[in-house]
Amino acid sequence: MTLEVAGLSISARAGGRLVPLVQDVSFTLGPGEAFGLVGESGSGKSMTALALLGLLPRGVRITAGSVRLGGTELVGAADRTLADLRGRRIAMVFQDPMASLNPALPVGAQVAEVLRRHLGLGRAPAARRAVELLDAVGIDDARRRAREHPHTFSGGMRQRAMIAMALACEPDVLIADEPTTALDVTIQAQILDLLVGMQDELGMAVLLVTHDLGVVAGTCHRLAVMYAGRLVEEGPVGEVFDRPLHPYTAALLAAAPENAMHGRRPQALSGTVPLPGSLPEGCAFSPRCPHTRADPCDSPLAEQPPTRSSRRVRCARSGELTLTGVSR
Ligand SMILES: Nc1ncnc2c1ncn2[C@@H]1O[C@H](COP(=O)(O)OP(=O)(O)OP(=O)(O)O)[C@@H](O)[C@H]1O
Repeated sequence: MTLEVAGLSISARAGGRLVPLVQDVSFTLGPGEAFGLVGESGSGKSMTALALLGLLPRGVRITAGSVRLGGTELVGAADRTLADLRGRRIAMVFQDPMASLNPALPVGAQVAEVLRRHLGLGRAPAARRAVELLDAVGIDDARRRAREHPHTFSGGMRQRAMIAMALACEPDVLIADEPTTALDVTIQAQILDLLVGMQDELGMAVLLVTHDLGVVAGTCHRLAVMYAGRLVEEGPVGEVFDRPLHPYTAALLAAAPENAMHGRRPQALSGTVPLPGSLPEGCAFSPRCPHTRADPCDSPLAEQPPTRSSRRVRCARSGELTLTGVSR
């Protein structure tokens, strides 16, 4: 089932006016595809992910665009329709599993509840299937652990339990927002391996939201880079890493710790993402960009035509720049 996001814009209401947080974001996630959404903190990744599920916080809303899942429009859909799709067709894993797990209920009962609600399984089959799922995501002694409460689980184990819950209904699309950021490096790698393995097995599409290009390198087929609420570049992971077309992508790659493996010292990216509501007139990255020229960078720019069918970039100078990437 394909997820198509077209012209998505999101704004927050602040002091009587609407402040744009995300502007004109479009991408397509095909069945079985792993797609990375990358950018620094504050670039709008989480808002984009939450909007896909109809879970934007209070005071934040979609102002334009469309989100279609297998042809069904989700923008403006009734709460009931969205609630039914969440969990069954499209599921989400967050950075902090405790925010999604109920501290008062045994973990197995929580997974079983999803199965009962969405698939209509009876009490005993749901409990059995919950244990199978906990086992499948690598929780040892799953039958016993299913009866325990989330606080007895380590961070990595809670994340596994949440993945089991997300996968319970074999969703077509899994949205994972910084699923490993809170975990230490070894556990991170285990959780990512688990996600990739499950994705292969179930043929699910995965949208992986992360600030970490290293995470995308090992897991995703394609990626989109987000800056100040807009997508600035999109393409297959290998191509983008080898030859980035946007200076922001090149800067993120140069800053990645993985550079050390290639004998290069990571180059920290100076400055921060501009705040919503105070974006510069032209390209939002231009104040931090080493390639900025008043003309054309100060004039409002539209999406550039793709250089190759699989690539998109939003940089007025991309045609004249040759940027350095990293080989994976
Ligand atoms: N509830 C809210 N109301 C208004 N603005 C918000 C709200 N939540 C976040 N924002 C703003 O929206 C912008 C985008 O935030 P978002 O969380 O999507 O970024 P992000 O790229 O996911 O960063 P992070 O990795 O830190 O979550 C930020 O400027 C943030 O301050």
